[in-house]
Amino acid sequence: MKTVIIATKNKGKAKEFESLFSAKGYEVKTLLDVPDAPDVEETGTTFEENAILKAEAIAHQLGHFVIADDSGLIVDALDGRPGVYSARYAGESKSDEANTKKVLQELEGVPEAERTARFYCALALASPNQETITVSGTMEGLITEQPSGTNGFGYDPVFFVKEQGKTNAELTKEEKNQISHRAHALKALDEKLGQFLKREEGM
Ligand SMILES: O=P(O)(O)OP(=O)(O)OP(=O)(O)OC[C@H]1O[C@@H](n2cnc3c(O)ncnc32)[C@H](O)[C@@H]1O
Ligand SMILES: [Mg+2]
Repeated sequence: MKTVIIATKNKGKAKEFESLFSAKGYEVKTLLDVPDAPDVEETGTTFEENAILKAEAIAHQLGHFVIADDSGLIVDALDGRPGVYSARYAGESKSDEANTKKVLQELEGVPEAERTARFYCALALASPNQETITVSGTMEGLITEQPSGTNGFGYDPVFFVKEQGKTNAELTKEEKNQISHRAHALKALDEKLGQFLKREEGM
């Protein structure tokens, strides 16, 4: 089976990539399988910049092509926060619960119509041999007043998807993987990935 390396240490992302890529006949490895993988500092001001930083650092370290994901939640009533700070919004402990709680607190008293938000995912495909490629995907929703559901990760329990009438954490993995920002980004990467791998094999 072909293997693709995803430069992430996030278990929730890893699970989603495993199921998204198994549908394409790829096995996924992540940095959770690489004990000495460095923590790449996410110093960029955009999701794309951070995805590139992570992908290029790990591709260089492993001497192999990799995909990195930088993603987050953009809340309109919070001027786009937590944005690129989504993972560490409530501090460096990177607690999903604390981050979610902080967003709910900041939105206290904000009416439903103004609780619009979107998830954004930038993917970077990098190799020691080729120019880095980036793509992105989004998913629209509303921030609920309380968490609901136990599937998924991060802000999923407070992210309500109108079309499904459920939060992301109430969707099955399969359902979320049809409509998520990550799935849309991966779709955009699809055509480019084939070309990239062909060039990679020729090198
Ligand atoms: O950098 P890596 O190692 O990939 O892992 P990370 O958790 O630090 O990932 P990011 O820097 O991209 O931060 C993204 C944060 O945005 C949130 N997030 C991203 N995608 C999400 C999703 O599908 N559902 C819920 N929350 C999501 C979640 O809290 C993540 O920690
Ligand atoms: Mg991160």
